[in-house]
Amino acid sequence: NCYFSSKGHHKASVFADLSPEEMLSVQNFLMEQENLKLVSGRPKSLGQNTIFMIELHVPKKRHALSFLNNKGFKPHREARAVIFFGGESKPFVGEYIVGPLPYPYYYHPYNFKGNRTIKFESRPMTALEYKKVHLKLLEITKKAHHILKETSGFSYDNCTEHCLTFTDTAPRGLQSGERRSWILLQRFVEGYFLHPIGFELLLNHRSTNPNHWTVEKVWYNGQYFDSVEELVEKYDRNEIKKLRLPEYKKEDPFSTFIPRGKFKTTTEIHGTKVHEPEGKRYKVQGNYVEYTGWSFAFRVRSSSGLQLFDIQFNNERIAYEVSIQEAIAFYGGNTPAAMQTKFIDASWGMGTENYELAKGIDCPEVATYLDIYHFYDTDKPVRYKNALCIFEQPSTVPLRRHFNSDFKGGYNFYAGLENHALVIRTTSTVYNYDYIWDFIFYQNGVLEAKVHATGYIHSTFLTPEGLQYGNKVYDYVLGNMHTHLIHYKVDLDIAGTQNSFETIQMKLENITNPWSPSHALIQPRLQRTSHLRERDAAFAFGKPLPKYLMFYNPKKHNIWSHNRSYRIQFNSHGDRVLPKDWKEEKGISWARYPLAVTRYKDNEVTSSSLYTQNDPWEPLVSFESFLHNNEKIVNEDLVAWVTVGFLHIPHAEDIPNTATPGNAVGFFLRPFNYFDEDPSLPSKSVVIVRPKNKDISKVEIERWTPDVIGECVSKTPFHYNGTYRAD
Ligand SMILES: Cn1cnc(CC=O)c1
Ligand SMILES: [Ca+2]
Ligand SMILES: [Ca+2]
Ligand SMILES: [Cu+2]
Repeated sequence: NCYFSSKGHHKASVFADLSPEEMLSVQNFLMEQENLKLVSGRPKSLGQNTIFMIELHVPKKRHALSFLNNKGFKPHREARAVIFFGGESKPFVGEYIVGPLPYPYYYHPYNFKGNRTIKFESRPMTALEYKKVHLKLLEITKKAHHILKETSGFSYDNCTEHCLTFTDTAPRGLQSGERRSWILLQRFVEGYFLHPIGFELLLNHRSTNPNHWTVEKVWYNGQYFDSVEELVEKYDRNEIKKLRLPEYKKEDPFSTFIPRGKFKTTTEIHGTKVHEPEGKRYKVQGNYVEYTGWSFAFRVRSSSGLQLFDIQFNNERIAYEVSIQEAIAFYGGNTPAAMQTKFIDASWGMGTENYELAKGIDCPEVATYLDIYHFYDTDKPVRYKNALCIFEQPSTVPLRRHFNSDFKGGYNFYAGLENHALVIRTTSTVYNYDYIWDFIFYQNGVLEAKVHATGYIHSTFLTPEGLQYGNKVYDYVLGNMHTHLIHYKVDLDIAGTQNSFETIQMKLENITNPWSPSHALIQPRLQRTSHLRERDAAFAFGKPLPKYLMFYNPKKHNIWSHNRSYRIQFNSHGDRVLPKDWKEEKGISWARYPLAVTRYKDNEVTSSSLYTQNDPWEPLVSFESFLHNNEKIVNEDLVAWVTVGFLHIPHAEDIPNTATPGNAVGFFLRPFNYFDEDPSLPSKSVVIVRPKNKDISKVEIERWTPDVIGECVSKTPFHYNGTYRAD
């Protein structure tokens, strides 16, 4: 009873991101609302009312489910719009629900829990604000031109070839309502993230009028000053430690990808490739995907990125939603910018930073590449070309195999099944870092969520004390230690929405050996623990997390009378980043728990928000509040909130980039008595070989795919054009 329309899948379309046309119709509708006093076109001033973001507002779960389950109408299509009211006497941010699409006629405020207003200071940065910061830095650095030039050979103002650039850090202050950022200067060369020059400043940019912005502190070569003027005076009077960085040599490629050195065995031909000898074995229809037993819908949120919905295996829903919620990197260091850096990336538009994927490098050549549209810090929808890819990958290790020896130099049979899996992938380049986001669907009902970290490390100027916070990775450059944590929402619906949660551990029992009572016997036995309330199922970092974390339907059983269950299995070495309730920690209270299980709530949609980075102290969305009522979680609609991550102590091999091997974390959702047997059994890729008539020189091959496989990968040369703004 589902059908495909030309644009996609009828059911999955409730989760489809807004089309550019829909974004424009929301924009036009809002522009017509005189009371919003919106400026048209790109804003010129921070003191104007502007639309910052327009994206899909996902319908409430019960409405979507009743439509998906053929019990109700298709919910209205609605948009969520974020408006910066910079033009008001007390500026603020407003969020609105606009609908119905494609021809909206209503809008109403979107209320966060507690009807909190959104502080203007907590808003994400925009291109306009960065432009104003740049202009301010020109003004500021003009006064210190000679210091910058003598220090680095580069300058910020009045430069042509030898220019400086900057990285701003966050949070922007020490308490709610502030907007003052530590900014560090770097030589603007390829890989500038690795070129700090030992100059940092604290810019207060809270006012909507940049003329009121002030420099509150300057840090130069390990010394603090209250103003640029103080630095200049003391520098000119030779009262401070001056820094003379070695001259920048263009030929020194350390921060670039240019190959150097030699392998023992090196060749200049292509490596192994993914190839589809007989075509694709998966189906993509709009935002709907089918592969083996699997089907799901997807979208990409502008804040946090990939979101999967209605994940089914053999037409049974396993999860309503599996999605990325947040990614953070909290740093330690000795310079003020380093010690201030606690990046919370959804506020940096992590979901929009999915730039063009390179065929054959970021995804296989044969992958399906899809465009994504975002309306984020713009005045028109922006197309992110080839920003999402879907492909089937061979894992090169069998899904299962057995060689059945006859222990006489021969065999009774050999059988094996290739392990193919479907991958849906986007990337987020959040300034220096590149995250590669994968959801991987295996044929045996296992779903893996995985993130690889790569890209440039966030480095700062090396001071002697700096080595307590990382490693020297180049002359004057410290790779600062930090912890990456990623948060996922996993709304499993195991055989329906009424689920319970238990953990299973191994306990050693010491019993009398029944067949030799004079002996004791120690063996493992199962220890099951039911977790009845949210607090019992919030596992804090620092305590061992039980190995078997089971979500099950207490009323549904497999053929062997076991509860139909799915298990979450971690692949993570994440740990706590700050003490509980410590200032910024309030903004990331989800990061207290590798796993927390809550009862589903319509108003607990996300664990973070666009506003966490710039106001982590009084966060608009506080995950901890989801647990406050400590609800019963027995036979209820449950949501698992999963935190994975790793401690990153940068080292020489992070130059030029952090490499993906060893830097991947995530989790598996694995069936556990959910099926009656391995659900990959329908796969026709299995091969069984038997000796023919017991004659070991002859074989009988039983297979269900063609005997001969085709050839070739691609005949077109590599092409790429990372431009994504047409203007
Ligand atoms: C500037 N910035 C914000 N987030 C990042 C990546 C993570 O460290 C960089
Ligand atoms: Ca609750
Ligand atoms: Ca659920
Ligand atoms: Cu890192």
